[in-house]
Amino acid sequence: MSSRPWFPHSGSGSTQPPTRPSYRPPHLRRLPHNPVVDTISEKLYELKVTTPQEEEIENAYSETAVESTGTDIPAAVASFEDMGFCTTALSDNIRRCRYVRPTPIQRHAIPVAMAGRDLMACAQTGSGKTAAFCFPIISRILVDKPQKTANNYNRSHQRSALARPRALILAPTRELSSQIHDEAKKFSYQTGLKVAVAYGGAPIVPQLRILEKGVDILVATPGRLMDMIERENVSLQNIKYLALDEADRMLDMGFERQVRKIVQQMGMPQPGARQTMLFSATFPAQIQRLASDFLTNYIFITAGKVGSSTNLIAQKVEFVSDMDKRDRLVNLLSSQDSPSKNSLILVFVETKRGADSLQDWLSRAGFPSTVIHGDKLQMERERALKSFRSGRTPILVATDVAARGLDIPHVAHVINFDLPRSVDDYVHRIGRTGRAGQSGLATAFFTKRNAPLAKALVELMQEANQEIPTWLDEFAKNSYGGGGSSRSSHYEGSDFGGHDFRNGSYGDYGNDDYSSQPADTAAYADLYPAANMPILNQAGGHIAYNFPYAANYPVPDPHASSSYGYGYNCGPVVASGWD
Ligand SMILES: Nc1ncnc2c1ncn2[C@@H]1O[C@H](COP(=O)(O)OP(=O)(O)OP(=O)(O)O)[C@@H](O)[C@H]1O
Repeated sequence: MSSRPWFPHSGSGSTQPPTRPSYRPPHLRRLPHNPVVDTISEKLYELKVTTPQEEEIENAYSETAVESTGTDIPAAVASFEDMGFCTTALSDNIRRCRYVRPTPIQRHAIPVAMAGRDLMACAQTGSGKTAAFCFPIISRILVDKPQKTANNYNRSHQRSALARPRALILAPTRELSSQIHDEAKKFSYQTGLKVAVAYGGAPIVPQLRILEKGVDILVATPGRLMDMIERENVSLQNIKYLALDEADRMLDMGFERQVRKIVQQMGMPQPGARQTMLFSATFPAQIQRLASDFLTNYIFITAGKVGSSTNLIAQKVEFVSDMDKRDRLVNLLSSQDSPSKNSLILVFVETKRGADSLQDWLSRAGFPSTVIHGDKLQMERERALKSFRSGRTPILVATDVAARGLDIPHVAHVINFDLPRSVDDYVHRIGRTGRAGQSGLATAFFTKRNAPLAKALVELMQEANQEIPTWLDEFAKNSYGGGGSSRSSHYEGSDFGGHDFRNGSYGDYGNDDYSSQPADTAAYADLYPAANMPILNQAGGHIAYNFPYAANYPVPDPHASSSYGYGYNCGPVVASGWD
């Protein structure tokens, strides 16, 4: 739905194969403000749209338990009409999106945000979190007084203008930023608000040219935003609304230092003077603790169990040897309805090299496929996603760069060719299917090397009422920390996987997506009680542990996601302590 063409400015929704000879980032494509074009686009949208039916949404989420904690919690609201949005334009856009009824997280989070309260919200993948933060931002900005400068920028600097957005939405990957940008533009269509995007991998100057025209809502990846702030192209002084999508990832070790700097040291108003909203499908308690620095008197909402997958996804786990994986994949791809436009298949692998190699092999075996990972040029990444979305290549081989947030209609099957290290990453990966009330299938290839994940996987599958193979149960019982909850214990620092992370190809958030900053020591406060924290220096592929107690503590892997030595998710968080 994020890509449907009623909104003429959306750059990522074309169903055409990528035949364009020269690359232009989505936000630079022609933006016709032509009422005739708009009407035609809207008609096309009416014809083409295949949104989930109201009953599907209703059935899918009717049993979702929602828990809110905090003080003076605004009551949930059951319909968009009663949310108190200040403009009919927003309501019209919601209608155009064919959102008939709010999802549970929207019912609970939107009233909280509309009341101006800070918010930490955790809801299952595909359950509509983007709208839950976009709608209140749009509505509340419109109620605020207009900014003094006509276009909320000023030319105080000769070389370029200083943009002063009023809302900032941070996201971890370029593709997700671009998707949120498209969504926010759709939602604010004809409201007069200006929405812009800034992410790395694309030339900065064209992005600045857009910002110079004024921006109300800026969607950005941290790296590119910092660049712009440091170059004095963007000021955060006017930020009144801050949203962190995939907030646990944004405060994970790869990003925390940058995000903290942006939020606390670059002129943004302090908590209390701005409204802050954090959203994710997973929220480890340690990350909640870090995040609480950004919030004031906030309300904590969970829709469904924290970090659990949705019951809409049927999960299967197969025991295979590394050598048999490819054969097994081919069997899988051949045994079901052939991958097609309406039945896309997403295959996750661990490394960039592995992704290239598997995609090449699949293509040669006659399976139309494409590949996305952090070493690809941005142009190639966008092209791959388009080709996948359109069904031209209905198989996408991907690293974790595609694991979070991407909303691609018709992904019917997610295959974890390589399982991730953390169950949180597994939750996000499989969450690319089974979205907005639709059902989906997820298959994982489990090898001996995945033993440390067994316990967490079993817990997760049990929570989602999935059938657990006996052999997996055995692995869970015999694996690390048997008997305890592996979702609150660690398996990092073990001999898991035998990966050498100095090769730089382990884990993948790519260039600007995932900051190459050394691990932020503050994130380890719990695990490393000593004041001296580990400094992981990857220069030249050499790892240095500048930490006197390194021998005594498990060493976190800066490439592995959620790879705190102390665990990645505390399971169904009872929303106390950090709420
Ligand atoms: N109220 C609604 N009615 C129908 N569809 C909706 C509604 N809200 C959102 N959607 C659709 O549901 C899909 C998933 O929404 P979204 O991408 O915001 O999920 P999410 O919770 O952010 O997922 P993730 O955790 O993977 O980032 C989108 O296609 C969106 O357009």
